[in-house]
Amino acid sequence: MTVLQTDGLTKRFGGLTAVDEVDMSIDKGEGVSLIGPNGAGKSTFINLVTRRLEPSEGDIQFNEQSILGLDPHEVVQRGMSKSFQTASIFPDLSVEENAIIAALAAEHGSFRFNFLRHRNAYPEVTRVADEVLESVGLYEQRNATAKNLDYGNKRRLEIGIALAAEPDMLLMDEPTAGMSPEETESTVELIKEVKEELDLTFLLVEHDMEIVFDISDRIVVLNRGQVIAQGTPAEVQDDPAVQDAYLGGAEE
Ligand SMILES: Nc1ncnc2c1ncn2[C@@H]1O[C@H](COP(=O)(O)OP(=O)(O)OP(=O)(O)O)[C@@H](O)[C@H]1O
Repeated sequence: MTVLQTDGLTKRFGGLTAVDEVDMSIDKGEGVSLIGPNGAGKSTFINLVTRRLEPSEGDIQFNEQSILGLDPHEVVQRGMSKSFQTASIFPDLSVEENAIIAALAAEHGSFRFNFLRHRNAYPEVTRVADEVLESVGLYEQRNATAKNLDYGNKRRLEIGIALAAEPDMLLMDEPTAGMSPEETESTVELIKEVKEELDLTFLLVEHDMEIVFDISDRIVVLNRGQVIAQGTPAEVQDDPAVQDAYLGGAEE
């Protein structure tokens, strides 16, 4: 099944075409990375897909339905979750409460202020929350207050919060930005683990090629808004057009 598909997706800012007729599709269970030199159009593409920017032309289908016309929160409700860039953790709540809120918010479509009091009425939600904490390695620490977690575990909790919504696709924008090499390694391992365990579909934007090559089933390369190459890590690595794009970018 195709989870995400764009057809002729285009975004112009005045005379500049930031995303230029991009056709991209992601199948269920596939981990795809979007790479390209600075200014290639990666952030613009993500903002189009999450409906934070209106396309100039083209269509976006999520779970085989067009999402043009939807608001960003409606896209989230349809099952597209974004991790890592927003501060999604409630610092004074426990690890488990954070996961429960995320699972409940997905279940009910919106945040309900008093729902922690009613959580026993939602055994299914607690089950999802605990499973997610298990898969990100935080189950043992489920009663800890979120703000007391160390940096690496906070990032684990952020992934857990994104996963608790049981997304059909997870978007990750530079998930390891600002991390130490050790934290980066453990986050990459974690993403690989949850991908395996949950058959996770993801779209990753990442500058660090080592991570991209390690983690991706497929890589799509953008340059000046256009897809100039795509394929497995090995195929993309050997593609002269990709090497040119990066060298060209470095010379500018
Ligand atoms: N709101 C905007 N108004 C005008 N131009 C924009 C806007 N957003 C992006 N651009 C331009 O569109 C092009 C693509 O930018 P974008 O940020 O999508 O690239 P990127 O691949 O994410 O780059 P980076 O890797 O540096 O984050 C750039 O030339 C940028 O200056």
